[in-house]
Amino acid sequence: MSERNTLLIDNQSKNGTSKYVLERCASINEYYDIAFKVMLLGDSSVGKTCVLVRFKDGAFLGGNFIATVGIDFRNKVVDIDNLKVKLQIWDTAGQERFRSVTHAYYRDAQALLLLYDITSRHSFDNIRAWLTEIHEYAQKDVVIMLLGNKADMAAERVVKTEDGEKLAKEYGVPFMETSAKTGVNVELAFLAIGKELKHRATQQQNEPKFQIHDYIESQKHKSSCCGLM
Ligand SMILES: Nc1nc2c(ncn2[C@@H]2O[C@H](COP(=O)(O)OP(=O)(O)OP(=O)(O)O)[C@@H](O)[C@H]2O)c(=O)[nH]1
Repeated sequence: MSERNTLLIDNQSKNGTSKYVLERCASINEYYDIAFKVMLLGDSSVGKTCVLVRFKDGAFLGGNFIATVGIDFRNKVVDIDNLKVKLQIWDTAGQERFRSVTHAYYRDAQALLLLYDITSRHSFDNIRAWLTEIHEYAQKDVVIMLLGNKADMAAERVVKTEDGEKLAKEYGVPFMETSAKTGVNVELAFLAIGKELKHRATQQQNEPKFQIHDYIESQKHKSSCCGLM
């Protein structure tokens, strides 16, 4: 099977630094049982592309920062409770000028990972504005998770973990700090989202509801206790 995604070109970009070409064809030979769309949102440079690349390829995109132009997606199939779950993950441009382009994609997303950078107070302060946009453009029952990225940059930290936790609690969304550089919590974030979506889609009436907050806390504890952080 082949999948094609048509990407949006930035007509104003003349310096050739775009991460993406106009069209990409990807051969998808992987079998899956169920598929979900997940979107990455947040200010420019918070690390959305790097988090996606870390999850998809297990690598870190260091070096010069190249801003995303428009929108792109990558697929990853993960095993969740004996089901093959395909996550189609949309990486959006954080820059303001692409906002109207990305709004068009909100409606299709079943989950949104909303990122800020723990070394940027501005990116954290903008989270409320992002949540307002989400409430305006996304599905009512969309799953939202807040991520404080660049957790490896302890010396430059300006947003406390407690501030992230407090904001997430206020909006009733799960929260964790991640690092695309070291990989901390990146897989856990996507797996928790995948589990929540899979449970929503397949849950039987007599089955207990999946508790994403409890799952995250138990897995965070597991990874810290076993030296996987
Ligand atoms: N130390 C560290 N640097 C990171 C991390 N994640 C991203 N970066 C760096 O931050 C810069 C921006 O990362 P991107 O992933 O391109 O940011 P983005 O959110 O996709 O930006 P836009 O495409 O403009 O929306 C790059 O220079 C990355 O190398 C991280 O977890 N730790």
